[in-house]
Amino acid sequence: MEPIISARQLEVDFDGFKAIRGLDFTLHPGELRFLIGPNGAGKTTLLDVLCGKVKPSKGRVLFKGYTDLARHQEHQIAQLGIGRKFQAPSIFVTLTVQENLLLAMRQQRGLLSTLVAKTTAEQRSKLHDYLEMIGLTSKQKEKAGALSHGEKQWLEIGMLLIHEPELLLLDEPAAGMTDSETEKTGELLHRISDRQTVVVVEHDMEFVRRFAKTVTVMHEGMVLREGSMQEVQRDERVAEVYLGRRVERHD
Ligand SMILES: Nc1ncnc2c1ncn2[C@@H]1O[C@H](COP(=O)(O)OP(=O)(O)OP(=O)(O)O)[C@@H](O)[C@H]1O
Repeated sequence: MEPIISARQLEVDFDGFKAIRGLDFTLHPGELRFLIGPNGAGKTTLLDVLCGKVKPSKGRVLFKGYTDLARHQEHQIAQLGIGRKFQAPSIFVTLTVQENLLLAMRQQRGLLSTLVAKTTAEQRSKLHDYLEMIGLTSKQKEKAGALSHGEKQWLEIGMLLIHEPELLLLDEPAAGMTDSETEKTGELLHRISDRQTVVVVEHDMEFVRRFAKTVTVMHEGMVLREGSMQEVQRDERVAEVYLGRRVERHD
């Protein structure tokens, strides 16, 4: 299967400081990949490269085998089918949940026309599906500003999903959530990965343990280890850099 992302010898240079140094990273369609690693490992920078916010100084990053992302601007990359969610929600708090989703659905048109335009049967059905998916059907008529923190995050994820991106990039999607919201977010990620490819930067190891299929551990701008959470946890180098200590050996 053709990888959806294939990065080779990637390098990102911030005024002489290499945040990414010679990184190789491959992602296949339908994966739910968690990126972990200590602070400053380069996780966010990698997402920034994938969405076009940051340009690599060296190397190549191909989308679906042929599109070189380094040659495209952020808005073009969004149109190609890569959606990025940042930590702070950017929903319209005075609009209802439903209106926010409709707005996202018709974003290509002007703001005024998007609100007054009639919804087609197809759009209504799409709206219904995405409300179900993000678990906000019963809240669709509520103002987005009245939602809980977790619900706001799900709404924003819904607003990204409605564009049907092939690849979704999420930065700490469960940060600040209650235990029950965190659980629902993990389940949502699994539902999304049934249809789309998802990359999640995450610090909450409990969340990663519970929901990750494959984990990529980054360290100093490179990939240190890749595998299941069990494999990664057993790796001595990971324990050393990630937990900042040497694993005691008893042999
Ligand atoms: N715009 C920038 N200019 C200069 N240095 C930067 C810039 N962005 C990131 N860095 C540096 O690059 C390194 C990698 O940062 P990055 O945010 O990608 O790490 P991270 O793994 O996401 O860390 P964290 O888990 O703390 O968010 C850090 O040392 C950071 O200070």
